[in-house]
Amino acid sequence: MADLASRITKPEETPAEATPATPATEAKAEAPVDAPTDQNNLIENEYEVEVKLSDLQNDTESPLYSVQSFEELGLPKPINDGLLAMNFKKPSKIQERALPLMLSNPPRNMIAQSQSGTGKTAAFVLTVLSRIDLSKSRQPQALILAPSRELARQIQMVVQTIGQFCENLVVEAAIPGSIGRDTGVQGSVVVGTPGTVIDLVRRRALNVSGLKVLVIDEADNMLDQQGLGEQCVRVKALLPKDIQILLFSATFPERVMAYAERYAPNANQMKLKQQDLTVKGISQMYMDCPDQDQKYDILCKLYGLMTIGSSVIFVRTRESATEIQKRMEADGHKVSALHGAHEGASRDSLLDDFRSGRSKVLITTNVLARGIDVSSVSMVINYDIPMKGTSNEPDPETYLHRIGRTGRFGRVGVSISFVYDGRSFNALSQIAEHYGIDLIQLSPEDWDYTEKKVQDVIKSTRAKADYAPNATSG
Ligand SMILES: Nc1ncnc2c1ncn2[C@@H]1O[C@H](COP(=O)(O)OP(=O)(O)OP(=O)(O)O)[C@@H](O)[C@H]1O
Repeated sequence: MADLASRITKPEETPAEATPATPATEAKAEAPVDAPTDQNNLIENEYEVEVKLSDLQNDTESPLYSVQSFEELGLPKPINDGLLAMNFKKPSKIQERALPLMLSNPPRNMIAQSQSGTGKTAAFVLTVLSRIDLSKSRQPQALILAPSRELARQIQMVVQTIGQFCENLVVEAAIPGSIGRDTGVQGSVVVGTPGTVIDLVRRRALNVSGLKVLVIDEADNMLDQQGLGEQCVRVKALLPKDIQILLFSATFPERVMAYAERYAPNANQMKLKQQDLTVKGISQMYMDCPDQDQKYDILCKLYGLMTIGSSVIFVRTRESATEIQKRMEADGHKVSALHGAHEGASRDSLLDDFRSGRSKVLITTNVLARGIDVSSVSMVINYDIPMKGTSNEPDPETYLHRIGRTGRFGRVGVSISFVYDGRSFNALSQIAEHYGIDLIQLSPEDWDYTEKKVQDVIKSTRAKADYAPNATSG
């Protein structure tokens, strides 16, 4: 079993600039992590080194690297206009490489892997928008499946935003409560969760006969037989046989990959090497807590000390999410908790509040571990180390997706995983070993160091980026 001690970086060995591996992330900057940036004007501050997103996109090692512009990819003008409106200047690697393969004719299936926050959504949305016939705007032609209502809504928003100049484009969500009993699904693009989609097809409220593209986002999770796999098989059985299938995720563990290849036969594939899975801009740390009882106090202390942008705290159960929320609120912190026990509308408004910055701290379960894109998130806390079910087995994929809620598209962020006993320590060690990553140790005995460490990392590694406005907010 791996020993976390062999994977940690001792405080004194960790210069603030040591974390990033690419030159592009070695910049020093003072601005807060969620400050707006301007692509033409470097932000003025006391540090002299500046990095812009364009630098990352010229760094061949970066997942944001590309050779071409969107124009050179030959997309229809209304789509290019949409990208321009979003301030997307150049494609990321996955966008540049996967798009020509997905758009070639006859259509071929695709299994595509790329790190969290590298623009997979736009990659499949551009394909969907290029494939649909807008003169048949009320006929469902593309179906996009996601594991949660939040992610489905977010993707719906991305389709609408990139497609804002595509005349007659109608995008509908197929999530619990979104489609009235009497009205069928009318959109040419349908974004939904598998259970609701099956229900709609059964009730003849969703006509699937004209579907040309099926996208499954977070595909390893969606096809996993322990989870939503069975539902996705049932959806596929209802669809036209020659439909183009596109599977996307940041992780494709081997046991799911073989299955994915059967689900999307003869697919073109873009896979990452194990050592390339983690995002360089995320500084991964862990907090060595003396025991479970002190975890909560340490969490509060952390929040008391840090002036962080937005942050997400991941816990194992709904009950602990609610309990931590209550305790933090009683201690004067303003936090929100979102989990599966809340009904749909309140989940939507909680996430909208978090996206807009009205609430800055979100306590949640694995329901939001995947896909959610809120660019201002600068810190992720694994209050509980992710485990597979109730077993003693750590869940490296969920770890990667959780920490990937920060460090989106060239931004930097910090993740802090709490360990307090042999089990949590071993679980985190195995996750670190799995990805070959070094974790920086934080100690509750040394708050000065902890505060400095977190703030330094954020400042010193902040990549100055000409970020697009967060297309999915609201
Ligand atoms: N070419 C681009 N230029 C600038 N910003 C982009 C570009 N492509 C995507 N983005 C932005 O990058 C952010 C992350 O994109 P996205 O949510 O698609 O990541 P992802 O790869 O799907 O991540 P995850 O694995 O977490 O689901 C979004 O805010 C998106 O608007």
